[in-house]
Amino acid sequence: KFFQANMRILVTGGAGFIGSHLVDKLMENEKNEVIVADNFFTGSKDNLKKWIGHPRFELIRHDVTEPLLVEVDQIYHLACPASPIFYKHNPVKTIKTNVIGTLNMLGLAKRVGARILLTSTSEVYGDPLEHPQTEAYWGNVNPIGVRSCYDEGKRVAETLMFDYHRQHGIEIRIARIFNTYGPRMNIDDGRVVSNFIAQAIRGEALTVQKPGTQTRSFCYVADMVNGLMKLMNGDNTGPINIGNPGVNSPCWNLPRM
Ligand SMILES: O=c1ccn([C@@H]2O[C@H](COP(=O)(O)OP(=O)(O)O[C@H]3OC[C@@H](O)[C@H](O)[C@H]3O)[C@@H](O)[C@H]2O)c(=O)[nH]1
Repeated sequence: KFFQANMRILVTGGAGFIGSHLVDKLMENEKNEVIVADNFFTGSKDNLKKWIGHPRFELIRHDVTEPLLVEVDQIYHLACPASPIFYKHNPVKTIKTNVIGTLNMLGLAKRVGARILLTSTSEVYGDPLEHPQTEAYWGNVNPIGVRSCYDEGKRVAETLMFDYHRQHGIEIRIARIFNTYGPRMNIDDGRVVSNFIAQAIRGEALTVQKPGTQTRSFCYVADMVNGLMKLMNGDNTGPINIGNPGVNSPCWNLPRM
């Protein structure tokens, strides 16, 4: 080895919107070696082009529903389509990604003794009956709706994380991600911020969906990445809301917009 990495980090979904910003930040530290596993369903090599060929960086085309054997110290497990139009496109695949994908990554964490961070979602709160949602709230989730493949998939993923922690002593971290925006969102991502910006630039009407009274907490991608790294390297297991007021994350309650 002609460089001295003291931490090898796997990022699943590292070619995606949040994942690629996380990789940029991790690569800034010369002590880190970063491995990205991505199936490029919604992610793109373009997001990582500045790292391709770098001696501390590796990119693997890999679908997390298949086992992965690598030696790593930390796993940021982000892989899953996150925009409703994409996760509803193939709901069976979405739930497999969340359940089998998380099982595979937990199996890897157990084998190599790595700490693993799951990116869960504000959608675990379902159609919440409390506003704003803190981590103490258990949610109001429809198990058979069109969003369930994602909502329930992430809920099972959280359960698996805690069961591996209790049963096998795996070091786990869970982040509940709120609606995140910033550079490298796909123009056709379908989420409200990119839709409204693209529509405004094209001079089109903004598509406000019914009932029009729904609320969201929005988080800028750089703040999200800081929150994820702080969670991974701190002592709190989570779940922690990032981008929304929470009981477990007093310092990461970013302003509501
Ligand atoms: O063009 C649009 C798009 C969306 N919307 C509305 O804006 C709100 C936000 O919708 P988005 O499609 O941006 O996504 P959501 O907030 O429902 O979920 C998102 O946020 C949390 C993340 O963890 C999830 O991965 C992501 O699905 C919804 O109420 C939706 O109906 C519009 O009014 N117009």
